[in-house]
Amino acid sequence: TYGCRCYQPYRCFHALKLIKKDCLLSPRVSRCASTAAVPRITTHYTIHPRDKDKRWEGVNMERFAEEADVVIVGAGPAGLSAAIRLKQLAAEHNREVRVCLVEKASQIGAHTLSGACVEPRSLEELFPDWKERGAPLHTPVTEDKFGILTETSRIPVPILPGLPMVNHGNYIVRLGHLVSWLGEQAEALGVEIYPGYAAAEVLFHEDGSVKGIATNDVGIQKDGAPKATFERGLELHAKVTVFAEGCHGHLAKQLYKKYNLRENCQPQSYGIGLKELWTIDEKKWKPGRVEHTVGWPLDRHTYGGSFLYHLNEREPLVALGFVVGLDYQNPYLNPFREFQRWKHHPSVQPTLEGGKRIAYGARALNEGGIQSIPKLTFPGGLLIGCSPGLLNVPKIKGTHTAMKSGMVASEAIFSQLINENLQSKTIGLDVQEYEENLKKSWVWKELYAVRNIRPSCHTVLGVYGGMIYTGIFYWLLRGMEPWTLKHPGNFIIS
Ligand SMILES: Cc1cc2nc3c(=O)[nH]c(=O)nc-3n(C[C@H](O)[C@H](O)[C@H](O)COP(=O)(O)OP(=O)(O)OC[C@H]3O[C@@H](n4cnc5c(N)ncnc54)[C@H](O)[C@@H]3O)c2cc1C
Repeated sequence: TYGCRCYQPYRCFHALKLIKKDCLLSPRVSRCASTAAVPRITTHYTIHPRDKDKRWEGVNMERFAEEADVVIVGAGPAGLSAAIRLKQLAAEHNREVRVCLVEKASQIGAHTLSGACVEPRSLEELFPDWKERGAPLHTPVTEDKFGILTETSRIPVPILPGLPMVNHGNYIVRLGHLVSWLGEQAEALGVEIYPGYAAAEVLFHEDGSVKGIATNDVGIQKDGAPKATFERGLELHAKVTVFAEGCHGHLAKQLYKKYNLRENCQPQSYGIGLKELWTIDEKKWKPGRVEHTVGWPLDRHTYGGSFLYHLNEREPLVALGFVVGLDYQNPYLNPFREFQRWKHHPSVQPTLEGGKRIAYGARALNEGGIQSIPKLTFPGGLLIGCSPGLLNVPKIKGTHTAMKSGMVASEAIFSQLINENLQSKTIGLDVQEYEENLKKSWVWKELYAVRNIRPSCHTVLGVYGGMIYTGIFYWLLRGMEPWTLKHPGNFIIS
């Protein structure tokens, strides 16, 4: 594509400046310049320290600091539920608790991307009166379909009660709207929300415990030099910092290393979820219908499948998407292209014909399940939601588990905050009860029950082996089988 004559030119990430004899992929032909001298692909100060950069001499690097009781990073379902539960408990006990929440999206819910068919269990626990409060859950599931696709046809699969694919009792939602609504509830309870601020750095006390976070600096040129408008980020200090960044958060990755949190779990594995929102012809619109497929265009060794949900939002809307496990074996597979092919399947295309795509996005999902959950607590902080990987993989549902983990965390934090006899070894509080309590909750039971489904897709039968395993062992034993399968050939994304 760029003149690099290696075998996979479009895959070559080093093809901007080419010189002879330097191609990573094909040493016999031209090689990329990048191997000769590493180009400056980032100007970030973590890679190019500012104290060694003359352009930063004399720039005021002092940061303004705020003190809170609890700081939460990320306003997704997990972070917001944690914030709300803390404020609810404070109100019940007539205590003052300062809760600050930073969210990198410019508006709460703006970065949320999900199917989404949600289980309302956690919402019911958080706000038993959610209907009266006007939570945007307008579409109860009325029809559930599951099928295996071949290139030209669709084989219907019966959904037996108790299988992960059962969706009766769930709601099809626009998750961004639900998150935005949770944001309003949090604000009404007194949570201080800072949208548009990314937590860029974890701060530590001298005793090694987490002190809080710092938000990103602004006013920096592309080449890493300060602009005249340069402004330092803000420090937010807290007794406990809650990390609710979602899947593969960059601060969580630092914490894994610092506290060795992944010591006793399997490496995490990932999938990519692609999603689109369409307005379709009203005649084809079936509000409440949920459809899932596996099979074509993916081969049996590629984990993944599709979803298509008909929403009831005053206009004929459908949310559709495709999830592909990133452990696929064919290096030429392109998840986005597979999604496009799936849309042309004879059982899918008629729904979309005459319609219009109005939104789209993609996001990573954790697929490691309970085997890959790290230690959740450390001095001064803890991890909730999809950050540590609490997604129910075969259901592709993590909103309810994320919310519940936030609630359990807040209950444990609150009891430490009000404990006058508490003797903490570190300045940042180590809320170990959160992990203990989560392990006793329905979240852990649910994740444990489905733990073998994803790894069972790694036999010669591939995804169909997983379906057979689900039909026999999961359906009969509901996760009580006395073994736990490992993820074979697990790879690590650092
Ligand atoms: C394609 C797809 C389909 C899905 N379908 C369903 C479904 O049907 N049902 C279901 O229940 N679940 C579904 N999920 C999963 C669901 O979206 C997640 O489980 C859920 O959103 C997890 O919530 P969370 O709060 O942990 O993380 P997130 O929702 O990811 O929220 C994290 C938030 O933190 C913010 N953030 C991250 N880093 C920082 C930082 N450094 N500073 C400030 N803010 C930060 C992000 O902007 C984001 O708003 C799906 C996911 C995908 C990708």
